[in-house]
Amino acid sequence: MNKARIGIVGAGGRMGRMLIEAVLKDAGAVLGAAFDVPGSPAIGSNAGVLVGLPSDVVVSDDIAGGLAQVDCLIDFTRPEGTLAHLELCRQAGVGMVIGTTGFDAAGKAAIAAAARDVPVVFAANMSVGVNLVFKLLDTAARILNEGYDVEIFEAHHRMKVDAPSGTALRMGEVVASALGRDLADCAVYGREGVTGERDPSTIGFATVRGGDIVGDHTVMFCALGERVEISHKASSRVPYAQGSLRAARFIAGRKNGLFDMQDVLGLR
Ligand SMILES: NC(=O)C1=CN([C@@H]2O[C@H](COP(=O)(O)OP(=O)(O)OC[C@H]3O[C@@H](n4cnc5c(N)ncnc54)[C@H](O)[C@@H]3O)[C@@H](O)[C@H]2O)C=CC1
Ligand SMILES: O=C(O)C1=N[C@H](C(=O)O)C[C@H](O)C1
Repeated sequence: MNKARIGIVGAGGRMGRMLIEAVLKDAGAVLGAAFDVPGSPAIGSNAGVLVGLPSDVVVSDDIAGGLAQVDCLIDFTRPEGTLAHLELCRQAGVGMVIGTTGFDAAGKAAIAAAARDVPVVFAANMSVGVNLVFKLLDTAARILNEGYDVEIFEAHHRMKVDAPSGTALRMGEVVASALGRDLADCAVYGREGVTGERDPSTIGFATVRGGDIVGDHTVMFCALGERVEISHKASSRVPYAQGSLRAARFIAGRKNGLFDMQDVLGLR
């Protein structure tokens, strides 16, 4: 069996280094190429040295040139970078696993359009645990569909640049959809001052940033007399990297299509 040749972009980042390590340790995959932005300290480094493992791949900023070495590009960078990489992958016929968060509606539409030509897995959270939580939230919201206020809390490390997290937003979408609401119409992002009483149709978000918190998410269903909380806490980025490799295997051999981790994990 041919090993999947994986490319990683954002190689010098927290997820990039975690992914390099995961690929180098995976018997079914090879690291085909590693990329980062021009000016990144990772450029010119041996990718293995970044994670303390042997490798002959050098981190490059020539993504267009390097795509010939890969079957799937895994991208955990920033929305503007991901969209540029997506166009290169589309031209080269290379599938993508996109973990980047913080896209606006136009960015999401661009991903959906590119997926008509190449296979793409796009998910705000690649961990099995969080994807189970999405299912639990759908069930909880359908049962707790009257008299329960929905509030979503998330906490991440001080380096995170987008808020609320992509995962928290997805949790909000899952709950809103189960309740027959549109998140765009009912989300409340933070509260300050004299807010008035809570509107029961809203879904509230609260964000904490600090230190090295890997990723905490809690959805609260609060009624008079009881409260249900569904939580996930990440203590390592390994589940995100392992999920990404599962996603890369999932799109191998597919011609095109837009998928998420519910598809990859068979949770639909
Ligand atoms: N879907 C999931 O399971 C997860 C998603 N993420 C998301 O992945 C993204 C990256 O997270 P981290 O690795 O913690 O960030 P990081 O800041 O540690 O790494 C980002 C990497 O992308 C590169 N980069 C920055 N701007 C770029 C651009 N315009 N074009 C190309 N490359 C660029 C940086 O040089 C760096 O190597 C974030 O959007 C984060 O929310 C993070 C963890 C899990
Ligand atoms: O930036 C991070 O670290 C994370 N980002 C993703 C998100 O925005 O949901 C996933 C995970 O929570 C870690």
